[in-house]
Amino acid sequence: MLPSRRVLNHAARIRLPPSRLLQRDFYQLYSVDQRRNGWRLLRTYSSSNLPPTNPPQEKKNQEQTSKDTREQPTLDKKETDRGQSQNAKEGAGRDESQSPKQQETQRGRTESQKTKSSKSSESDQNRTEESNGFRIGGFPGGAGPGGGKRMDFKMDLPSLLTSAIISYILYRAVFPGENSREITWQEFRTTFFDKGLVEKLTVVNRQRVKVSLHKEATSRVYPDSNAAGGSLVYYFSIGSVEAFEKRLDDAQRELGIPSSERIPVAYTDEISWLGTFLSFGPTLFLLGSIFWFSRRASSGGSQSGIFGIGKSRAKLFNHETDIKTKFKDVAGMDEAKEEIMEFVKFLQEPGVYKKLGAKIPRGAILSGPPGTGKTLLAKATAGEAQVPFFSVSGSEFVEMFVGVGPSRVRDLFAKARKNAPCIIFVDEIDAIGKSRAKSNFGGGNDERESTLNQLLTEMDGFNTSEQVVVLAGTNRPDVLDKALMRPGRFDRHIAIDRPTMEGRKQIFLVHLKRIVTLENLDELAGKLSALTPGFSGADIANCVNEAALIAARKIADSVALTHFEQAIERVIGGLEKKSLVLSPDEKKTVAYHEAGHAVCGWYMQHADPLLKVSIIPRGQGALGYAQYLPPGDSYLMNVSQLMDRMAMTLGGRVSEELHFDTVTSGASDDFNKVTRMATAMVTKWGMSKDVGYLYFEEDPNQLHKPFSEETARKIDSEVRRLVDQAYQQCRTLLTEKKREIGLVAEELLSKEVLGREDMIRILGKRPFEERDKQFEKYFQGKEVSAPPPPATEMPPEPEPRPLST
Ligand SMILES: Nc1ncnc2c1ncn2[C@@H]1O[C@H](COP(=O)(O)OP(=O)(O)OP(=O)(O)O)[C@@H](O)[C@H]1O
Repeated sequence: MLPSRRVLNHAARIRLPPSRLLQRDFYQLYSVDQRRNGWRLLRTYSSSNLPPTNPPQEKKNQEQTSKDTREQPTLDKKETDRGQSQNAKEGAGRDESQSPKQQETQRGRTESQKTKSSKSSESDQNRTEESNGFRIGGFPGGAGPGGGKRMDFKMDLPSLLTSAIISYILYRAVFPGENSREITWQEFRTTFFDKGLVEKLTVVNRQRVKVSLHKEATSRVYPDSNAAGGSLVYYFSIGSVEAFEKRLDDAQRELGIPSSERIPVAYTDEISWLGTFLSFGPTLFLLGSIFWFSRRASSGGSQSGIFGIGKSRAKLFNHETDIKTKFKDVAGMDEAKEEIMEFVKFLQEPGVYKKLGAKIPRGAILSGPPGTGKTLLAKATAGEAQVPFFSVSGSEFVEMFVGVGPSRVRDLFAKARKNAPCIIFVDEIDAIGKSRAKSNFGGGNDERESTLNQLLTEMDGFNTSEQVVVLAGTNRPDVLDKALMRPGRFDRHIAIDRPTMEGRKQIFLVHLKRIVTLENLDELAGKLSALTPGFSGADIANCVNEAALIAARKIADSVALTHFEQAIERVIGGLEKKSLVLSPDEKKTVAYHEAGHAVCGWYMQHADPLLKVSIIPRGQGALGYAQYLPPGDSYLMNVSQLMDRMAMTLGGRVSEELHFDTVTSGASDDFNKVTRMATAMVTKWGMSKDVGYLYFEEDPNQLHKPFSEETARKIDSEVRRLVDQAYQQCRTLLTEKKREIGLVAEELLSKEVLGREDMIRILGKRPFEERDKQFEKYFQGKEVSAPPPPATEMPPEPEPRPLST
């Protein structure tokens, strides 16, 4: 490769043959060299910031050069121009960012004989730099020295290789080989054929003819051309082979070439590798995509992807790094902790048990409503015992492929044995552990059953020396297969209920420690626990976090009680719907409806007294809500309480009847609740003399009712009687207190929200002693807002609990 000055001089020195064609050929040759050279110069310049020198040229050559330069990519042109202008300044304009020493070195390099080697070493250096960080670009952008930003692109090796290959393919597609040149038949004749330089012709793919030249003769005639060296191949296109042969024959005859010396013609078929590659393109693309997707899927975890389908999806938590949960983080379930402590001791000191010949329980089922801390307790057990913890959900065993479930169970236990001592926690075990007797109507799920069987087998398969404890969580212990619960498998059944008031306080304390608040923690936790009956641990965690978010939104320095109150309202009632604007008439109806509930609650001895009533729409479709003083943790309800509660629930509709000419659809949810309560009283709680002390299960899948037609009629009439009785009770009270309803409703219309203090101001103190002493303790005489009850507008209906089991 030659530096530009030498190429240009060289081009200027050659004696051009008379033929115009040849001139163009050489210009073309020169042009190619120049293009190459320009590229090299660009690299040289960009690597050393040394502009190329512009040699003196003949006018013709100058024209040609400028033409070639126009053909070059813009960047090359810019660089060449810049090189010229900089050269005119005799090096004064060399990049100022370069140190004098570097400039000196560069100058020396350009002028010395070692130009080539120094450039290659420079480009080596460049390459090394690129391969280290793959820095691409970095050209000075502006015209002035150093006048531009350097752009650094980081690329990894595969991307670089791919882009290099694609660029090369595209380049070759656009320039099908810089060492081949297409000529016309006339050019072929005048330049080569008539001069006797043609050695052989090869017809390629019946479309074009490749010209092979006599090297020696060509170099004699064209001493400075690349064509003689064989590095440049000429070819011309033909219409048809027959026409070409005839033309060639005619030409040879014309020149008087004897038939024995005629130019040999060969025929070949060449396959274009680009065409071949492109024809395989779609297939390669498809295979590549499959490979890539499979790699991507499996990169999410070694068990994913099509080949890992039978592998367990259990997540392994390392006790040293991942499990930070300890028993102190689990509040309000002391009995459950005590039960599970035994497993911790077994994992820590198995010898104590073995010495006495005691068999260690294999596992425990933790059952309870959602969010009560079953997973947390299992994690804390692993954290206390300092052992690895495998966590998996029951549903992860179930796949659409047969045999996957059992295979995953096997894999999970195999892994657990390798990591023993450890704990396996299967959440939502009912997904696989459902009773086989109750399997689906019309067939059942064989896959689920075989998964369960495998689980039973694996649990049986432990020997006493294997310290693998299996804990399982479920919200539905009643549907579990009996085989799971037998001794030797899940020997222990630990029920975790929603926390009591004291439990809630402890849980609040655990979570309050994580946020910034200036309140007295103990008192705050007490107040919040009084306001949140029925909350699970997860609800409490959510509520504390929500309060912190509200405080942050208000740019407060610390989380205050009001933030907690808003958070509780939000957790239970949902977001305030500020966008929902009611018409004045609708608003009035809602106000009188809610006032009806409120007055009932205030004057009925066994109903829950009102705490807050609002006509701001909230949550899903509730136009207003009334919130009652939580009755604390009540587990039993008597008939009077139930009747008062039903009457209070009907208070909204009765108030509408008393104050308006017509009634609205707003009470349908109240009727739903009243009907459910009355039905439960009759069919489950033995509170109807006519139906008697019977219990009828409500099962929507049951095709036949478990009672006779006559009993059905009795149930209907008893339910109706109870509801009518509640209605009468409510109507009597509200007719008497019609004025009070008006007062509350009007105040509500003007203020939108009324608190307990407002109610005391309007109606006077409630004529009964408050049932909830705990609440009184925390909120004596103070106005507070407390959570609205869920969508039911009432505290959650307590589950009927047997007095003894
Ligand atoms: N007793 C508790 N003490 C402290 N935090 C608790 C307690 N119970 C629940 N939480 C909080 O609630 C979150 C959710 O609890 P967890 O996932 O253990 O509930 P779960 O009973 O397993 O629920 P699910 O049945 O829906 O799986 C916990 O991460 C924790 O922040």
